[in-house]
Amino acid sequence: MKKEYIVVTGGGTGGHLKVADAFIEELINRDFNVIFIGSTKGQDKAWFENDRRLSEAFFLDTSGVVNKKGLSKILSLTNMFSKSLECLKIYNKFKVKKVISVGGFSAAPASFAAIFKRNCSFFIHEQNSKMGKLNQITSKFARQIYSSFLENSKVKDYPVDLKFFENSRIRKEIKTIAFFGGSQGAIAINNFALKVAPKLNEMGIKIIHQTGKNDFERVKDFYQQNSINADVFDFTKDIMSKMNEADFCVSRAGASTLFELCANNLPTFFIPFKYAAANHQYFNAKELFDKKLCFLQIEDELDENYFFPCLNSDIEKISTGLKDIIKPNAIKNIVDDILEY
Ligand SMILES: CC(=O)N[C@H]1[C@@H](OP(=O)(O)OP(=O)(O)OC[C@H]2O[C@@H](n3ccc(=O)[nH]c3=O)[C@H](O)[C@@H]2O)O[C@H](CO)[C@@H](O)[C@@H]1O
Repeated sequence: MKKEYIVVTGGGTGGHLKVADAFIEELINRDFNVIFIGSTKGQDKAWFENDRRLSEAFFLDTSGVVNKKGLSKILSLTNMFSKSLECLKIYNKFKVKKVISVGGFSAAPASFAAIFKRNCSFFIHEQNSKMGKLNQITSKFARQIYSSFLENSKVKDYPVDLKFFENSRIRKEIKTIAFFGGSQGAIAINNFALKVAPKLNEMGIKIIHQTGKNDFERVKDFYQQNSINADVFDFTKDIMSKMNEADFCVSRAGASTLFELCANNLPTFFIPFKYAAANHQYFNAKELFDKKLCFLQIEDELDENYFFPCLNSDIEKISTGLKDIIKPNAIKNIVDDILEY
């Protein structure tokens, strides 16, 4: 007989959805029925619409409330309320007693419904160094909040796929550099890559470059026109192989990417997305930077004269130091803890 139904909610970007995916996989492996509740906006449907592991997937027509004003804020709030009622119906139908949120506006209706419902335990995984707006409101009602950045979190390790650990290696010299823009790509990183690429090419360093969909053609054309041999792609399902091939990385500091890089022991030069809420990407990387385990430069101050000397630093020491930042099995430990309630 199948076990109870557990709801996983949240999404919007790849960073949130990757953690949702880790929860889904772990719960399915333990023979639970899993229901995903996300939004019609963002990337939720692309990740989970046809996911056969799920017992049910609901995509509600919701949008962010935080940045809205006046009438449009009232309309969004009213919509949120009615979608929360929809979630309550789902909980009652499937006798849901546990709801896990990974944050993002997609998580709002299902989180509020979990708080309203009696005999329902609500859990949060916060990925970032600064708590998102929704989590700030709902965390007061959560049974537990798990976060790699919270001192009192019961599990401090980040849910990273085991394959990043299994394929980790200590880097000693730089033969290949990867540029990663996060799940949507980053024009600032693309521009920086194109600026430093000719010199990297001269130095005999191979380039791997994830561009994001919108900027793919421009970046690919540049490499072609300048006869630079680079592995250019907009998005890949197998980022691990690309990471593993690289000896150094230039990346946004989204939480999932950051901890995957740590798990893989890949020394990284972080360029945080400056518009991330409360500048959380900068603070995600800052902890590593303070431990001298990464390089960090803000987008507006990007400077090749700072970047190139970084390539001559003690890569092996950084790569080895990253081993202590994250241990495997975070998702197992979090789910073990959740199931105790
Ligand atoms: C612009 C923005 O607000 N970004 C947020 C978003 O980032 P974003 O969605 O970019 O999130 P992350 O960097 O955390 O994760 C991206 C995920 O996509 C994967 N990937 C990426 C490229 C690719 O080609 N293939 C692939 O599989 C990465 O391996 C990673 O697992 O969520 C993160 C987690 O809450 C936040 O820290 C970020 O600040």
